[in-house]
Amino acid sequence: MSDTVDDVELPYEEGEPQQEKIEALRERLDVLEEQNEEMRDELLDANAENNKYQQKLERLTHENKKLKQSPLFVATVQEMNDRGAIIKQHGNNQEALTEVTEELREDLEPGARVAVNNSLSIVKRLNDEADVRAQVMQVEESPSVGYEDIGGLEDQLREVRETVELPMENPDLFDNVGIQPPSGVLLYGPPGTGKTMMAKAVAAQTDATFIKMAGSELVHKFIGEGAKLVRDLFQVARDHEPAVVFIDEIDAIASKRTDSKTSGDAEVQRTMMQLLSEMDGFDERGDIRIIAATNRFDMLDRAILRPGRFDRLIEVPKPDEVGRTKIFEIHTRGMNLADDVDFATLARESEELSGADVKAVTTEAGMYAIRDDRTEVTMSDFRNALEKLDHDDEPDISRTFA
Ligand SMILES: Nc1ncnc2c1ncn2[C@@H]1O[C@H](COP(=O)(O)OP(=O)(O)OP(=O)(O)O)[C@@H](O)[C@H]1O
Repeated sequence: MSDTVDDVELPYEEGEPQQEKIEALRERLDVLEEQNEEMRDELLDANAENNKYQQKLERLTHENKKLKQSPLFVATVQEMNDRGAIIKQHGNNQEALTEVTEELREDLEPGARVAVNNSLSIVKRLNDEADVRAQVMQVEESPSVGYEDIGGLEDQLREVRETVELPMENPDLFDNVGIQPPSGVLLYGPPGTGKTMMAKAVAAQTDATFIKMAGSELVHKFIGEGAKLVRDLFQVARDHEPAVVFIDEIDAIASKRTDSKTSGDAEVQRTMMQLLSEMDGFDERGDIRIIAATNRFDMLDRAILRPGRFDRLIEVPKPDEVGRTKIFEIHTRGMNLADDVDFATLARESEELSGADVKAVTTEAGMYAIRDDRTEVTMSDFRNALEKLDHDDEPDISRTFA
């Protein structure tokens, strides 16, 4: 089509009579009007179509968001073919052929870990296993916690050292007498009482790698992978011998069986079975020791407490007055204290506090001095800190422990 009127080819010859020229122009005008009408109709149709697609897009985006929000299961791609991907779901090992979108197809290859929804459609590709491991396991070559950093808990520490440290440092002692050293130690008691510290200190003492895994992360964050991660945990321990494996919140994987048969429970069961079988199949004299911890001893499945598994159960209570005095001393080692600070008195006034609470009081006392522009921390700073902790709106978890 031409852009300017000058370019338009006229529907008549120059020499034609005026009347015929007018007629020809009128005819041309009719045709153009008709074409214009048609084009307007087409434009309207296109607009309507556009609206329809826009709505569809919104619906799909919403659907997509919903799919990503509902619980997803983990699977591994076994094979890619023209019809889609063959995936194997973790946990139940169920295999399925599922369609994949063109976008996802580029991102997938056999061995890739994917998240699938209830109808086993792939929703997204997941990070590599190494990343997951790193998120669930904390590996410390030789932690910087010593026995001298732990206040009170002398009896507990002696028992932990006997069961964990002795077999690692003097395996011959057990060989000579002909007994198997206890394989695992279970520490139980309120939060913040030094369970993790003890496990770290014993790893440091024996120059062992400290490998920590939290039970709750295992079952809540990585659905379908619990059993595999437990297997990985022990493999990492074997690769890092000597090692102390610390399983925190073991109640999350080893709680009493509930009656409900939800898939979540089945998953937890599988994780626990894997843990039991790893512990049973363990070479007791290997350089790997297991320490587990729980705040909910009452919830534990008895299976985990059978001899040969965690056969030393050690209660780690809140510190008594003497223990609190020591913990105050430990956590103020680097502090600039005024002469009036008296830990025995503070310990008397801080009944019911856990080790972690005492530590919090020392930090808070330091904050009072800073706010006051002082470099020396006084007895009244500690008293203020104690009072603040007492009245804090935040519920103190260690005190809600039944
Ligand atoms: N007996 C203690 N001596 C010195 N410090 C302690 C003691 N108990 C707790 N703490 C302090 O509290 C912090 C938390 O303690 P820790 O992580 O060992 O507690 P936990 O019993 O493992 O708690 P949770 O059950 O919450 O994991 C420690 O890093 C330490 O600073």
